[in-house]
Amino acid sequence: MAHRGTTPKTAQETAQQTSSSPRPTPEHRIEDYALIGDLQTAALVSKHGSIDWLCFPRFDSPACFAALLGTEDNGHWRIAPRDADAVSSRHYRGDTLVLETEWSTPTGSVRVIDFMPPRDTAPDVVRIVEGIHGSVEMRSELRLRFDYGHVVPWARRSDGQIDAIAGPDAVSLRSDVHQYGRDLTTYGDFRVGKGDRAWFVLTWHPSHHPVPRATDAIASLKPTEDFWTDWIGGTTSTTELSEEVTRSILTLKALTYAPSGGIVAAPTTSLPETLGGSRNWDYRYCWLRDATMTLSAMLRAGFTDEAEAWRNWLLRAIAGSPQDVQIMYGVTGERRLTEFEAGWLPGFAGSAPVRIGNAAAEQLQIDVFGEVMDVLALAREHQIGAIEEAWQVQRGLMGHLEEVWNQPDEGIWEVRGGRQHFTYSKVMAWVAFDRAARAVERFGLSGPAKEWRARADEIHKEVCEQAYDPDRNTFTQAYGSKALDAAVLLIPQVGFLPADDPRVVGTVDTVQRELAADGFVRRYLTEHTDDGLVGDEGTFLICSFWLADALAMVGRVGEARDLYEKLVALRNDVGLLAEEYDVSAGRMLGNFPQAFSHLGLVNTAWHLTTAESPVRKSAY
Ligand SMILES: OC[C@H]1O[C@H](O[C@H]2O[C@H](CO)[C@@H](O)[C@H](O)[C@H]2O)[C@H](O)[C@@H](O)[C@@H]1O
Repeated sequence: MAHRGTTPKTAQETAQQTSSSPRPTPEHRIEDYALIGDLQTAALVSKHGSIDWLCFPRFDSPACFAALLGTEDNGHWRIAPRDADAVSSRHYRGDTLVLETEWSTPTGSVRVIDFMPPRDTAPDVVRIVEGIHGSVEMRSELRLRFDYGHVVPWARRSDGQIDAIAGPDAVSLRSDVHQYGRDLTTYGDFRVGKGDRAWFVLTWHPSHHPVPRATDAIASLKPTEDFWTDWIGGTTSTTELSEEVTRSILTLKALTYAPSGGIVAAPTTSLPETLGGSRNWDYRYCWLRDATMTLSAMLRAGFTDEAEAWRNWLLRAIAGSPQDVQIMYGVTGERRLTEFEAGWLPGFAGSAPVRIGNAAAEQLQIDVFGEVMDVLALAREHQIGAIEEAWQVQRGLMGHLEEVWNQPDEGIWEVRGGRQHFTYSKVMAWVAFDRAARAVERFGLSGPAKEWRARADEIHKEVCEQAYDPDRNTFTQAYGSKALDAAVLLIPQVGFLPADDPRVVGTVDTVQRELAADGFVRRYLTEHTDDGLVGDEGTFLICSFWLADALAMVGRVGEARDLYEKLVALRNDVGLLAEEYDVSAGRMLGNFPQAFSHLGLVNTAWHLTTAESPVRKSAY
């Protein structure tokens, strides 16, 4: 049992918002964070013991802790030793999303266990503190700031719990540690000796609903662990998954919105692509591209239920006129994702603006047709049901693609500098027509296979004529352009050309030579591609995984393995990757953790296994 702290004079938090924390704000590093989640939303916990990002009740809801994109006054919840020199280390408990942070101090050590139980009615964050040895003075510091870090709630104590309310949001804190209010912050001071345990549960509910029943913190730990362990144990893969693949798959699963099957690209907004820069975007939405690639990775790793759930999400999201199909949606299929700037948030390490919503939702990105047709073909091969229903939707999409495939678009990188005839978009239009024709030829589905095949051939010819630079023996970013683009590394992977085609071999060499920095790959050079944005960006991790895939496919397996190992080594202490990596600063950049990077890791591991084991070659 934890020892209680001093009794407060009042539970009402009424003072100034200028409260300073007992410790200086540590330097912000993206890799300092770990992820916990309940398959509807997620939180980021820093190695300093602070939850600095949490959106209740969904991934894309307004954050009640937004210190990640500002200061502690934008909302955070830290539980840590009061000794500012305490040292932490952390890990997930086995193959779960239950995080353990262990703290050592001169007087003793404690562990803090953080998790979000799989949701029943209300979302909870549970934090359990356990004494390991000696005795440690601890503090819980809870600063709730609704609506992305600027609305200070009205907080009151009732029956020993703290209830905070403002506008549509209400949050209750229950704990066996006494809580007191000061400076618009709720504190709990306690001492933990060996074998002692203290617990905290933070629960959200709509402010017009009654406070939900209390979750038993201690009792919810085991079912949460079992949930994750059982889920990862359900793989149908006959090959044992490595530690890094397992962690990546768990992370991808944590990015799925279980009620609908939607998959978000990342749980954060506006983690910068350059420190101090303005390339800051909201990734808490479902891109058809990112989700289809995630599913291919999951299917390869032996997880099929998510593919079925997402396919059903897709059928609902894009239902209606095919010409209204969007490249991204909200987690239950919302179409209006209006982008705005949250001017009150200074941004991660001063990287402004912080953006909420994403204007890319209104872009034309032709590659998504190919990605959707490709993953649905893969789903068919895995005998995922409702094939006919899906096929009707696919035919609608193909009808629309017939109208738009030859238009310039914003492309895979969602440029804001004007449309072009992007090579990757055209290659993926070829994929769409090819997979459609194959569905008829191989699976007996109905459709104009001959016309689709003819269109695929026409696009293939056009790409080879207009997107290939014979002087440099490379495919380029767009028709007639000299700029390079890492996306063309996917040409052999999607079957557009065989890996031993000299144009593919040349492209791999050129990309490696011109887009790599310290072995990692940029998606393009910002000085050669007008993306409509200012500033530079880091190397893109998925592009680096694509280079490893391409190297393996062209037979340079040793180099591919080396690059894979180098990428795996970039993961933070709990196995997570952001979108980008800054080679000169040696730190991660961009939203975190990012589905793209983790699915890239899973796919490259799979390519390497296939390339290194001739027995498995035929399995693909
Ligand atoms: O580079 C500008 C664009 O950056 C973001 O897009 C990137 O993230 C997407 C989600 O992972 C991914 O699908 C896309 O390929 C990436 O370029 C941002 O979402 C865009 O609004 C922005 O224009």
